[in-house]
Amino acid sequence: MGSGGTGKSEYIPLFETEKAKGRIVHRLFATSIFVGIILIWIYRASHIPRSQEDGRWAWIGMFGAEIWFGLYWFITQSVRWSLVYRRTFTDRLSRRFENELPKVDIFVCTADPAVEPPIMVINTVLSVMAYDYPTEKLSVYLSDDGGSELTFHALLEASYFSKHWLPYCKKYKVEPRSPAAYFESDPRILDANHTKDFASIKKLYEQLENKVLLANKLGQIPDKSEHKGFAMWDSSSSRGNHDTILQILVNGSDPEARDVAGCKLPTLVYLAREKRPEHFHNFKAGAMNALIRVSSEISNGPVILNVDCDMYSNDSQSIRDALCFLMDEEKGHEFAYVQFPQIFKNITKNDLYANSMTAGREVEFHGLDAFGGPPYIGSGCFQRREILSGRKYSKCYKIDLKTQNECKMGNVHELEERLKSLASCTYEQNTEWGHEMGLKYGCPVEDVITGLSIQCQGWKSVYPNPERPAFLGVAGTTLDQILVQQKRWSEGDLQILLSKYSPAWYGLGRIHIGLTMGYLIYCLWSPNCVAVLYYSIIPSLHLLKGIPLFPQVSSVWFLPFAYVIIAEHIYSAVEFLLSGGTFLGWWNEQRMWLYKRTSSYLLAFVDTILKLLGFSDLKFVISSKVSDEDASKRYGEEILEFGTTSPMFIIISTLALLNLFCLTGILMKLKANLSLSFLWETMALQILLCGAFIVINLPLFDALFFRKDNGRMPSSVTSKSMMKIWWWVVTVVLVSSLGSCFGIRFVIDREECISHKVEYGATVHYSFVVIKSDGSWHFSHEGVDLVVKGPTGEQVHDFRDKTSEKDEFVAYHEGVYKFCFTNKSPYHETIDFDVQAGHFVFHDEHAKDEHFKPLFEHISKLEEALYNIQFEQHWLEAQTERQAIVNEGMGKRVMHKAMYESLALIAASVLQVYLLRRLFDRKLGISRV
Ligand SMILES: O=c1ccn([C@@H]2O[C@H](COP(=O)(O)OP(=O)(O)O[C@H]3O[C@H](CO)[C@@H](O)[C@H](O)[C@H]3O)[C@@H](O)[C@H]2O)c(=O)[nH]1
Ligand SMILES: [Mn+2]
Repeated sequence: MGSGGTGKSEYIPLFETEKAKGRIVHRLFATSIFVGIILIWIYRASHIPRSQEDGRWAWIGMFGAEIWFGLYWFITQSVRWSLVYRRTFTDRLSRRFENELPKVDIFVCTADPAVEPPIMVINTVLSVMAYDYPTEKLSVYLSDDGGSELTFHALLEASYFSKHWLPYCKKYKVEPRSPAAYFESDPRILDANHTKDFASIKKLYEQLENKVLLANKLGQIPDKSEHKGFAMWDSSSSRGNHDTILQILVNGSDPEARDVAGCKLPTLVYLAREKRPEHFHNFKAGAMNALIRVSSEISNGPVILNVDCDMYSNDSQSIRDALCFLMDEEKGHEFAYVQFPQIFKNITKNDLYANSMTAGREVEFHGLDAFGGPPYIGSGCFQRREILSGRKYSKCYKIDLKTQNECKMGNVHELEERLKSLASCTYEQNTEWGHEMGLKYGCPVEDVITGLSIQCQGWKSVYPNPERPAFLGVAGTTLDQILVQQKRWSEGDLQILLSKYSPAWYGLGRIHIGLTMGYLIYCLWSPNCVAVLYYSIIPSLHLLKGIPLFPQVSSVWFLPFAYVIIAEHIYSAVEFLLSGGTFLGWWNEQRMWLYKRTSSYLLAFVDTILKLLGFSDLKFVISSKVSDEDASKRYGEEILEFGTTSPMFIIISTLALLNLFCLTGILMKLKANLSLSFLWETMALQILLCGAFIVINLPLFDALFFRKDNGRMPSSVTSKSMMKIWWWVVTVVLVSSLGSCFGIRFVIDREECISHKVEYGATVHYSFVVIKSDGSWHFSHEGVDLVVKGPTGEQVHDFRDKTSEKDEFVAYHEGVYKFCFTNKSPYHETIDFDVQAGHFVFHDEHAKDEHFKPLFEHISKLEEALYNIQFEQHWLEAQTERQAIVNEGMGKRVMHKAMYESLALIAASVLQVYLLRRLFDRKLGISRV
């Protein structure tokens, strides 16, 4: 390829596209997984338990979940089918178009000075003002939905500072051009002159920073002479109730607007659109649309860059990179927008909260790019103004970016007054804004739905992912922030699926089928919760009940399960590592995968349904970009941050505890009447699933029981989760296990002794009921005698002439206790006897680590409650039976038996409630450490 001429015949592209290699191997692998999935489905369909068998419905549910997982896996293959990578040639761009470069308008959005500190906002603004681009063609607009004078003040100060900062950046080719990030980066100093300039610019920045931080701290501004808009505020004005404030801080067309080196400054505009309580403002979409209109009258750049206030420009060449796509003569006119990845600066080594969305950034978006381009994800996106404003696609129409449109600004003050109406609350009434024009309204992910609608018109988009990140943002640093953000996204994406622009039907035929599937991955995020919740609850509960839901280890059907599970996990780990992650990072991502799906997605799913029914409004919780010192320290140490009471935490804790409970439950049974090899053979996958659940939740258990810092799980969450478990246990496990007897039943002639080995300190519960007398219709009313003796022969209890009794004692000696029954009647009697001991006492006092004690205490309390309940149930049942037999004699057996049984059931349930209530009352005290 030569350089030079621009003639059609020797067209030299401004960018090149490279296809990923090795896709054939991947496709073969994917096919093998698919075969595995089909086999799993076949197994499920052909092994459904018959209607009398245990676990039939659970099985059918498993089948449903696996159909979902399989289909979902299938759509995720679309974005892995073929990947493309883009490379730009900015040198060619300069050679060809340096004098015809289009104007670029940059929109920065902010919404709340408390969670988006003004100092961060102006660093972003300064970084984009300092792009390596002709300044007279650059305009920067700050939309302040927070209507904050602090933000305004900071911006004004930044505009003064920019007169020094911009020439400094250009002189020393500084990167990055956000001053805060630059000074933090320990910059390289070139020579003595640079040392001097560096010192003075650093001092200036520190002064700026001090001023802004001080104003923030005091909540007021020393000098308000330039604050025209805010000067109009009266006592009724507030951030949610004020007139449009539009102020052109730097007027690029003013010959006087120059930096200290004499170069022109980019235009800088502050806009706080009108806000009134009675008018819904449509969040960021509303702000963007106001910006589109206002800017069209000021600079009207044909290219718009949108960044969030926390995403500073990390590469001064990015505009040129983007223009390489948009200005390419051959393919450029197809592209509506250029979306850079969202990369975050504050990610810890192992990316505790999976903020990087590594697979999405390094794989999926490249896959989408092969099918028509990535979605618009809000920040770091270069758009063509015409298309964003609603221009329809047509093959023959080419937007010529080179055409220069000159805007005469005239008197700035008059202009400001005239344009204010463009940002008023009522301007959009009876217009297509928010529908056919501008960003779409009514969806919490205004960006994605807007991008999709643009792609559905026939436009493409493109995804450059340069080595040096083009933008760097601030990711959430607490679990709550992330889960709330994920809820907004998954809710928004699900709404897209149900909207007019649904990729599933509207998109069909309009966009590539691969792109449709790609969008579906995100649109179906939230419905995922159903299958994942099912998988994290049902198999574990059935493990506890002893009902297998997977094939036995020795069965051939075990193989497809093992293959799919192992291969997919290895695949995702390898993909993650190849995308630059660490192994621990992958592990953290698995945890987040679970937490998002079981909490954020669930709430999003429920909220969407409520919204469909008209019960819920559109919300937008702005992600906080700040956190307190303590919490940031823990974030740096990669310690999960809870600290707040959130319904999401209750859900994830409940699930974790439930699994812990199920696994310990089955292991306890192991001692009693179950062999390990048998358990493993029949329930290996359930054990592994439950075990994996526990292992991945270890940090959560730590936060629930052991941690003492402020980031631990609040005790109210702990106790609420316990209450949830209680509910599960009562309704699912116990009710279903009603009727299973633990005691023994024997017929006694004269005397009968039962021995039971008891450990020191154990509480022994025992009970007996004389069920019936042998042979005749005679029914003994005298009962039997019971003497309980300890290992040394001492008498513990002595009962005479009882038909039923229930008692307990604490074993002060270790050894064999004897329960001796004496029957004085001439008839044989059937006795139902039950004894429970030592199940819930952890003797291991030398389990030194005091951290484990509370956990064991919790488990053993829970267990104790369980056994108590089972014990009580047994007793009640035996009583019922006795009554039934008494009644038999009266000939009303059937009716009465039924009646007594239901009474016993109710009594048992009441008892359960009582016992567990008591248990948790005690627990509340314990967990408040
Ligand atoms: O009423 C509002 C609410 C938010 N914003 C701005 O919107 C941006 C995004 O808000 P943020 O809370 O940071 O949300 P994120 O989830 O981090 O943002 C991602 O997801 C959003 C959609 O949910 C997109 O709008 C963003 O561009 C995208 O980066 C920020 O600059 C806000 O200042 C407004 O201008 N007005
Ligand atoms: Mn953000």
